[in-house]
Parts: sequence; structure tokens; C-alpha cells
Amino acid sequence: MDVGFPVRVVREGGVEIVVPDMDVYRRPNGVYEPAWAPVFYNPRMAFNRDIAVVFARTYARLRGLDKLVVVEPLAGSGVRAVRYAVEAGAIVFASDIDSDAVYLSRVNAERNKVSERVRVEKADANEFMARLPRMGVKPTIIDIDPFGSPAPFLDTAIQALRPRGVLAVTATDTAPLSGTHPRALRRRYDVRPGRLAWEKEQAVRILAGYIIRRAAAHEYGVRILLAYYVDYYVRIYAELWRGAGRADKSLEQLGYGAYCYSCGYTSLASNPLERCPYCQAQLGIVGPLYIGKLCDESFIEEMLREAEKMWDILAEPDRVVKLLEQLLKECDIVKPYYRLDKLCSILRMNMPKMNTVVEELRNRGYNATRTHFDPRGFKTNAPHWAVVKMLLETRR
Ligand SMILES: C[S@@+](CC[C@H](N)C(=O)[O-])C[C@H]1O[C@@H](n2cnc3c(N)ncnc32)[C@H](O)[C@@H]1O
Repeated sequence: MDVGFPVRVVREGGVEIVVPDMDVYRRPNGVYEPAWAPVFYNPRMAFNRDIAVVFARTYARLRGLDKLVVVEPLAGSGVRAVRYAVEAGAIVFASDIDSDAVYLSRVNAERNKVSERVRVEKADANEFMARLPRMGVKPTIIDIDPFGSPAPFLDTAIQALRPRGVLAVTATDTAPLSGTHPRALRRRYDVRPGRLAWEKEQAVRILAGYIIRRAAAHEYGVRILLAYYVDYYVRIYAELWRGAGRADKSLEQLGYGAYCYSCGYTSLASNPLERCPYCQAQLGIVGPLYIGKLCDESFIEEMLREAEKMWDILAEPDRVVKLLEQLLKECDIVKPYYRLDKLCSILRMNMPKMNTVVEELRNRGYNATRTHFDPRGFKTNAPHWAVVKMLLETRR
């Protein structure tokens, strides 16, 4: 096949797609760099796409939708669009600003016999989404999967959505979101910047909070169905439902994150505390951010059922199930995770085993679990004094 650059055929999930030949676009150190290829295809994001199709099928089933319309305005090779069509039975409207990407997406739709259901246009993402209402397209899911920050696309996506629908958003600008680049964090997300010990949860909560604020401006309320951080990106599935009252209610879910660099205290609160309630030191504060639950248990349980049905189709089914099961354990614990290594360094003690910490907290009647955010982290609803007491007592 002559598309003007070297290609190869790969299988991902339930589709077979043509992508740039990854051996040709490697850095001198041998690492494949998707952004160097003429059309973007990242095999490491197959897991992200697995979850996207499981989510779409679950959402359509639970809402009783007989027609699922998905919009993917930053389509790259078209792999995600084609997977939505083949694996979730969706009608997909996709676009990309790059001509080669549009061509390859069309080739891939045809190759998988879904060109009737996957329409791809060469267009700027915002211009494309702004045109959708005039085209009579009413998306149930809009999947924003950009290079870096999704912020420039959110307003148009929200306005293009049905009165009730889902924004599925990826953010790879994790350095600003987790506080490493404070000026970019303030600029892009209008957030009082800082860097807390639970930086990955901070990244997810800031993006969720920003979606809530943008949605409220357009009179939509938001329910966070699923939000997580893996590899090098944040991913959020937010259900938006039009209504000023719903928007007002969602805004009540905004607040501030706090971390005490002196004693390791961590919390979420509606109003920013300035002093640590345990040791009175000045707190690190970040916000506004989302202070509610990061997933909906019953929805995740349904996703797990759907993932079992798709076991032979998904690219990484065991990883999908493992993440969903872990999120299910974390769902109820809203308080941000503790970094065991940082807490032990503050307490000047050796680090006990993570399993011991989790078990010990459970033995004392608290909810506790490891966290998907960080292998060095744990989540618990135990108050800070109880966490410190437990750690000091394991020292004996
Ligand atoms: C991260 S890639 C998308 C990957 C794809 N969603 C997937 O799952 O493989 C981002 C894509 O956005 C396209 N792009 C960048 N800026 C754009 C814009 N303003 N409008 C439309 N497409 C754009 C790029 O050409 C690139 O193909």
C-alpha cells in the first residue's frame, strides 16, 4: 500500500490497522517516538483505548441507548475511532488537522469494514465540533485525546454534546497538573498552584475540577464516572447533564487540597486551610479542584462485567480488570493518598511493608488500600493522628 511513507499492519483489540512503520521512526537510542512519525499511533495507548470501548459499551447499555454516537476530533491514525465502531457498535464522527492522518483513518475504517459508520474529515478540532450541531450530529460521547492539554478543546466539546452525554478526556500535560510547572498550571487551568505529596491524585482532581467549572459555565452539571492516572497521563470520564441547578450542585464539589510538609497531613476541604490542624505549620494548598469520589462503584462493577464479555477482544484485558478492581477498592476513600516513603521520612523511621500498613489500618477498623496512583502510596479514611500512631507502633 502506498500512502507516501513506510507503514505496517498491526492488530489492536478487535481491529487490524495500518500505521507508520514503528521501526523507521525510532530515536537514535532505539525508542519509538510516536510524535516523530508522519501520523500519530502510540501502541502504549492501547490500554487507554481498551477502557474507552469498555466504557462506551457499558454506558450505552446502562442508558438503554440503541444508537451510540461518538465524536473523536483528534483522531491520529483512526485506531480509536475504528475501535469505537467495531467494538462498541458506535457511529463515529472524527477529524484531524493533518491530511495524512485523515487519509490513514479512512483507510483503517475501510479495512475494518466500518467506513459507513466512521466519517473522517480534515478539520481543526474546535471548528469541527462547533459545526456538529448544524450537521445534526448529537454526540453521546466526545473523546478528547490531544497532545498535552485538553483545555483548549473543552468549551467547544461541551457545547457540542447532547443534553446528557459524556466527555472522555486524556491529559498528558502531567507536569503542570501535578505542580512541577506552576505557571503553566495557573495559565491553563486557572488554579492556585502547588505541589503536594499526592501529586498524581492532584493532577486528576485538578482536571476533573476544571471540567466541572467549564461545564458549569455552559449550565451543565457533572458526574465523575471514572478518573485515573496511569503511565504518563490522566484520563477522565465525566457525564454532563444540562441544567443550571445541576451545575450549581456540581460546583459544591469543588474545594482545595492541602498537604503539610512538616507532619505529612493531607486533606481535601471546601475552603482552603492555611495552617495544619495537627502541627500548625503552613500548609501547601492547591485548588480549586474536585473533592468528590473519583469513580462510581456501580458503574465500575458494570464495566467489569462488560470487560469479562470482551476478554478475547481487548488488547490488555487482564490490565483492564486489574485497574477497575483496584479503583473499586479506592472509590469510597475520598481523602488523598499518603506516600509511605515521605511519611516515614518525616517520622524518621524505616518503611514498614505496604501490606502491613494496609492490614494494620484495617485491623483498627479503618478502610485502607494500596492505590493505583503510586506503588509507594496508600489510601485510608483513618484520621491523620491514627495513621501516625499506627506507623509509630509498627516500629516496635
Ligand atoms: C495524541 S494524537 C491522537 C491519537 C488518537 N486519538 C489515538 O487514540 O491514537 C493527537 C492528534 O491530534 C491532531 N491535532 C493536533 N492539533 C489539532 C487540531 N487543532 N485539530 C485537529 N487535530 C489536531 C494531530 O495531528 C494528532 O493526530
